[in-house]
Amino acid sequence: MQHPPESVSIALPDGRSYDILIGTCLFDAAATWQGLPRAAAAVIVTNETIAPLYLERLKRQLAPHYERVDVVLLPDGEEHKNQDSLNAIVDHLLGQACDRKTVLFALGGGVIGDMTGFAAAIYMRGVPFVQVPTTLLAQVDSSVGGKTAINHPLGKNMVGAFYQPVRVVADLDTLDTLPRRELSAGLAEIIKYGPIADPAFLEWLEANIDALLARDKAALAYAVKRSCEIKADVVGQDEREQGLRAILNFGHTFGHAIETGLGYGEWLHGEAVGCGMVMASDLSVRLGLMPAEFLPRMKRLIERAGLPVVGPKLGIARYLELMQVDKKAEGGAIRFVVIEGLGKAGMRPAPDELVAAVIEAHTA
Ligand SMILES: NC(=O)c1ccc[n+]([C@@H]2O[C@H](COP(=O)([O-])OP(=O)(O)OC[C@H]3O[C@@H](n4cnc5c(N)ncnc54)[C@H](O)[C@@H]3O)[C@@H](O)[C@H]2O)c1
Ligand SMILES: O=C(O)C(=O)C[C@@H](O)[C@H](O)[C@H](O)COP(=O)(O)O
Ligand SMILES: [Zn+2]
Repeated sequence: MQHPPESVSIALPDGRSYDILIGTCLFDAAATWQGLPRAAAAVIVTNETIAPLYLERLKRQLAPHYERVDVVLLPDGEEHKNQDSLNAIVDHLLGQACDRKTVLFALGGGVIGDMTGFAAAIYMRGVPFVQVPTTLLAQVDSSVGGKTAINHPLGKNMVGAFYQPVRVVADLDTLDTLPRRELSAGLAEIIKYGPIADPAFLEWLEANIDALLARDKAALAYAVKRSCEIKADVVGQDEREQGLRAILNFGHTFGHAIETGLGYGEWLHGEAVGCGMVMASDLSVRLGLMPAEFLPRMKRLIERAGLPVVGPKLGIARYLELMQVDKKAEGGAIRFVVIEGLGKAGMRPAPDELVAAVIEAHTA
């Protein structure tokens, strides 16, 4: 079934804004690519898995608008979200004498999106870029809001910038080719929006998680749109994470510790966030902010989404050490995003003993 494009607009300070286009058949529609900044060159950044699937189609659409459409092909994987890949993009831009009007297109998941956005932010101090997310996770989260980064061996997304795209094109048809494990990873970031912002959406997810796993297009269209609306609203109020935006980090303090602790790539980001949300839900209960039923409710939904709910046994000391590197930590004190009532999140420190008990309860 075809889903006519819908558009969610993100409104930022100083009158800046951009559209997130969501629908089926977006890729091959000429209108999708109209009205973008024009330049001598467009540069598509993608990887070796996505290129055979979607590169030619994107090139065909861009060809009428740019004198040249270049491609930077990167290796696939979270372990390549690093300085080497960033250098490869910048080397190409300089090597091909790309000027400051050059438009970058991030064709892929969150890894490609985060790195392309960061390259766009730093090349000649900023060139425009378009997010073309092809994973569920990227369509509901990473392509929206302008967090761009690469990983560092000592911490996740530790080198980056806030830099917004000029448009997001989320074609739901690209989800047809997504491996099942990646679909589940995307569901983690969708589930996140329920407890932090929208209890009715949490209930909707409980009723529709099987339809999402079956890739029902109507269910996907609703979930992507609602997720983008919630994220756009939060980012519109706090673009540079001075406060409120941190709620989008629910489950991420534990989750990033898992990703960094295991070495990037072993667990998917969404898997680590899923398990991290179980831990953060338990912490919310132990802090007396949520009733005991909240933990099994979240755990059940995360499990039904095909995500792990038991974390790796890195050791409590190691978890604590890794979490101190979190960007939300202040003066070495870790601050956790907790649920303070369904649809309401906040950020708090927690006693080490409580955090240790949470880790003990959800690792094996
Ligand atoms: N900037 C943000 O706000 C933000 C938000 C959430 C996550 N992230 C980051 O996003 C990254 C995770 O993104 P992800 O889950 O998209 O992972 P990913 O980018 O690694 O993509 C997942 C896998 O799917 C493949 N793939 C992509 N599209 C496909 C398609 N349509 N069909 C078949 N295969 C396809 C990719 O090649 C890759 O192997 C992490 O680095 C995370 O830190 C950033
Ligand atoms: O957009 C945000 O803000 C988020 O926190 C979204 C997260 O899903 C994403 O993983 C983000 O990159 C994590 O934030 P970070 O600042 O810890 O890198
Ligand atoms: Zn995330």
